[in-house]
Amino acid sequence: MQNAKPTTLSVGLTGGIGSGKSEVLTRLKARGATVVDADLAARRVVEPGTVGYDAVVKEFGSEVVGPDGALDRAKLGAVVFADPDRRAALNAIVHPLVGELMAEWANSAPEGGIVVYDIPLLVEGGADRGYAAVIVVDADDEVRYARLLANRGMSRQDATARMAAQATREERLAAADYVIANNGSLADLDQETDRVWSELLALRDSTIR
Ligand SMILES: Nc1ncnc2c1ncn2[C@@H]1O[C@H](COP(=O)(O)OP(=O)(O)OP(=O)(O)O)[C@@H](O)[C@H]1O
Repeated sequence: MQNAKPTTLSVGLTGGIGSGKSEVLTRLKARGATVVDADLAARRVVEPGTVGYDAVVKEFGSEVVGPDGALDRAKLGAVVFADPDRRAALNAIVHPLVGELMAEWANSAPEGGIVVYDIPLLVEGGADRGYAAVIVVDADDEVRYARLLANRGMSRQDATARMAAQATREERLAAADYVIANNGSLADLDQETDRVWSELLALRDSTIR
C-alpha cells in the first residue's frame, strides 16, 4: 500500500499502451475517484525549480537540459538506457520523490474515498503493492494499433516495439480483479466504467465501512 489512508480503498489500474487507461481515469475521476497518476508524478518531480530537477542536473550535467530549460527526457533516457549504473543513479533521485508526491495525492482523498493508482507497468513491476483490487483496461491489439496510429501519430513499427516491451495481454489479465473492456465506442466505455465503479463502491462498503 502506498501510504493511502486506511479509510480509503486503494485500487491499481493498468493496461497496455493504447488500451484506454487515460479515458478510463477521466471517467473514474468524474464518478468521484481520487486519481494518482504515476507518469504525471514522475514528470512533476523533475520540473524546473524543483529539488528533483536540481539533483538530476547536478548528477547528469547541463547536457540533459533542453533549450527551454526543462529536462530533455529523450537525452536523459538515452543516457540511462545505455548504462545501468546511471539508471540506478537517476532512480535513486526520482523514486523517493515520486513516492512522496503520490502519497500526497492519495492523502487528499476524502474518508471513504476510492483512490485509483494509474500504474502503466503494474504487472511488469511484479511486486504486490497491496492494492485492494487491480483493474485492467483491455482492448484487442488491432484496436490498440488503430488508435495509436490514428490519434497519436505513431508508426505501426513504433507501436509494435512498445507493445513488445510490455507484459502480454494474458499476463495482464491474470493479474486482474476487474477487466474494463474497451473495444467499442466511448459510450460503451462509459457503461463499462459504470459497471466497475459500482463494484468498487460495493468493495469499499464491504472492506472499510
Ligand atoms: N473506446 C474508444 N473509442 C475511441 N477512441 C478511444 C477509445 N478509447 C480510447 N480512445 C482513444 O485512443 C487513444 C488511446 O487511449 P488512451 O490515451 O486512453 O490510452 P492509454 O492506455 O492511456 O495509452 P498510453 O499507454 O499510451 O498512455 C486516445 O486518443 C483515446 O482518446
